[in-house]
Order: sequence, then structure tokens, then C-alpha cells
Amino acid sequence: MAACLSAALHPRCAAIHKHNRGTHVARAAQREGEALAPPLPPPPPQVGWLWDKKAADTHKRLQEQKLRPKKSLGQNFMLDDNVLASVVDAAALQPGDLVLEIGPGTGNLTRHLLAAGALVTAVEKDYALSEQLEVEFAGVAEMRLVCGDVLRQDVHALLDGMQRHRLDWLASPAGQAAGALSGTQAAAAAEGSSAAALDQDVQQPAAAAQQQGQDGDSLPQQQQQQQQEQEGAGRRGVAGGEHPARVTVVANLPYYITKDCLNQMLPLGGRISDIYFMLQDEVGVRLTQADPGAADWRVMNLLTQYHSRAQYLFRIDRRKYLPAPKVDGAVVRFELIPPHQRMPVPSEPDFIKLVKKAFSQRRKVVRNALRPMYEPADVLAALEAVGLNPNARAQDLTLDQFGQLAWKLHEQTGGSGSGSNGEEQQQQQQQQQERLEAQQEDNGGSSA
Ligand SMILES: C[S@@+](CC[C@H](N)C(=O)[O-])C[C@H]1O[C@@H](n2cnc3c(N)ncnc32)[C@H](O)[C@@H]1O
Repeated sequence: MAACLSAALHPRCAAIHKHNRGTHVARAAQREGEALAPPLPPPPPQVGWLWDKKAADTHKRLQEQKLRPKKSLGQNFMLDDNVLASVVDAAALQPGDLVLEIGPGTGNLTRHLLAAGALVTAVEKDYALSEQLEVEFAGVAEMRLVCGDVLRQDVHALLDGMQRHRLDWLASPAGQAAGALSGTQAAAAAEGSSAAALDQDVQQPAAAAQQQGQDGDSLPQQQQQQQQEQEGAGRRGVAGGEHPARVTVVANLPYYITKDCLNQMLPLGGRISDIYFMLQDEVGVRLTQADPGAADWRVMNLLTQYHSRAQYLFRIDRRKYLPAPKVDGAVVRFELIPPHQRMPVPSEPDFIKLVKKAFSQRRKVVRNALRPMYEPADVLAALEAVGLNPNARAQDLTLDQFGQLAWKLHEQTGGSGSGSNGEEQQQQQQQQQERLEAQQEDNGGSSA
């Protein structure tokens, strides 16, 4: 059997990786259809440097550091290592996978991610906690810390930095030994891989690794453009440097930034494969179980469905957090859909604008809510043409129905009703054409 990555990792991680090796190789074998060796038992929590600090001791450690949880930063630390282990287990990380962690806090989740062999980039807004993390993880080649507000990051630059981190790491003794695993990993990676070419930004990294304080408003357009360039990038890489590696986002989120983080990350399918968010239970239920026609069918449901397949994984008792919030938590997985696999629409930015506008005045029927983007008479004609109730409200429509409405309005108005200028429209049509071509290629060249 090929040498294990874990043996070459930071020596203090070795004991934990010895366990993980069994689990990861077993998963790879499972994908190859081989007989499975019985999985190893979970590691005793005290083993190794990573477990010198238990999540349950968070309160004591904060006291020693003369720190208190900050409500303003949504600091509800997870005290139960079993919950954290379940989150990381659900993410089925392979050694060498890239993980973006939002809000590492006291590092409780971070330790589990590192123990799974991930290369972690963690963004923490709290300066005092960042200082502690810097000390704790000093010299750990698998860990990068960014002190800043995740919502103000240029996420593409952040992701580029993560891929460079991996290339640097692969060139290090730890990564070199990991290369010996590539045969097994490649087999595991084959599932879901789109055999993509190396993304240029990985070879020629963008100049800025992070731009704290950057105007957040300018990001979506830039993200969108880069996203188009990244279309087709592989979801999973192998241990070698030829492909961008799979990126997973994992976070125990401050509840109050959940929506903003989803808006920021959901459109990044193609660069990010999955997101595992620990969020408010009620939000998790709503995002994954609400149906059209119900009061809790909101714009975020449509955007979530458009960009991802969301799955409620499990509930978390509020008493497992420090301090305990007023509501329970939950873990939700968002499997991101790459741009060319999303539901086809005439123009993605216009489609999103249309959905948001339709929901902006929930009590109004869609044809009135969409004013002045579209004339009510045009909307009425479009609704009737696609067989929808002319008095439909936004919360009555499914994602598909919004798609049909967008196409019909586009056909009727030639796209002019959306307020786009001609140049934008041309660009959007070209992007749509490229998307269709990519889709046809995915379907083996058939135009069906
Ligand atoms: C719910 S706590 C989770 C801490 C740790 N991951 C855990 O599971 O115990 C949220 C963390 O996110 C950090 N945070 C809050 N807002 C942030 C932001 N905008 N960007 C990055 N980190 C943020 C907080 O300081 C805190 O450490």
C-alpha cells in the first residue's frame, strides 16, 4: 500500500492521522468497489497534540486568556468534540483537501479539520482570538490564518491563495510524501471530477491574497466574471499539482452573517464544491424543507436551489454552545452547482434581479411587484403564456416557474425590460451560449 500522507504531516499530528489514514483509505477503496477493511475505532480524544485542547475546556481557556465571548461577533463556541467530529466526518475530507473555515474562534473546529488531513485557511474577525490562534498553530504548515471579516474578503483571491498554499505544501517534505498517496486519491477523485485543466490563477496567482477593507459592492461583478473563467474547473483534485484541489467551506457561523455568507459563497460552484454550515435550526429547516406557496418560501430558498442542492444533516442542541443561544443549531450541506450545470436562464444577473424584485413586495402579485423592471401587461402575458396563474405572488412560484417566466419575458421584450444596457446583454448572451456549449460537451457532444 502507498505510504500515508499522515506520516509526513506535522509530527504533532501523527497520532491522529494514523487513525484517519484507515478511514480515508477505506473510503477510497469503497469508491473503487473493493472489499472494505473494518473501519478503525475513533481516536481517543486525548491522543496527540491536537487533542491537548478539548472543546469542553473552552470556558476555562478563555478565562486564562482573559477573554469573554463577544455577542457582537456572534461568538457561541461549540463545546462538544463529538458534534465537531460529526461535521468533519460528514464533509468526508481527503488528506490534502482544501478547507476554508469561517470564524475559527478558539480553534475547536479547526483542530478536527487538521486532524482529517485538510489544508485549512481560516478567516477570523476577532483580533484577540486571531492572536491566540497564531500562537497555537505557529509552525503548522497545513494551517493559514487570515485575520479579517470574511464578508469583506475578495473570495477569489482567497481561493487562489489556498491553491497556492497547496502547491507550496506539495513541494514541502510533507506534501512530497503525500504524493505517494496520489494513486489512491486519484481513484477517489475520479468520482465527480470533470477532468479540468489547471486554472490559470493557480499557476499565475492573483496579486492580492486578501483585500481587507475592500468595498464589498464591487465584488459580485468581479466574482461573476472570474467564475465564468473558472467554469469547468474540477471539483476534486488529486494529490499532484496538475488540478485545482477540491475546496470545501466549513463553519460554525455567527448566526447573524448566515445569509450574507450564503450570498457570498453559493454562486461559487466550480471553485467551491461543498459548504457545511452550522447555522440556526429554523434557518436550516426553512432552506431545505420549505415549499412554494408557504409563507417561509423566500428569496433565499430560490437562490439556494438555483445554486446548490441543500441537505439538512442534523440538529444541534443549543446547550452544546458557549454561551447557549436562544435556539438550537443545525448542520446543513450545500452541494454547489457549477455555473454550466445550473438551470439555464437568459441572463443570470437579470434572473437573480427578477427573483429578488418579485419577492421585494411579497403581498403584491408578481405582475405588479416587477414594476418598473417590466410592464404589468408584459408580465401578465408571460404568466399566461407559460400557464401560470395571472394573480400569482412570488411565494407561489417554484424555481422552474421563475425560469420559465424569465425566458418568456426575455422573448417578449428581447431582454430590454430588465434595464440592462446593450453591451451587458451581448456579454450575457455570449456567456449563455458558452454555457450551453459546455453543457453539450458534458453530454458527450449531443445537442439534446
Ligand atoms: C459561532 S463562533 C464559532 C467559533 C468556533 N468555530 C467554534 O466552533 O467554536 C463564530 C466565530 O466567527 C467569528 N466571526 C464573527 N464574524 C465574523 C466575520 N464577519 N468574519 C470572520 N469571522 C467572524 C467570531 O469571532 C467567532 O470566532
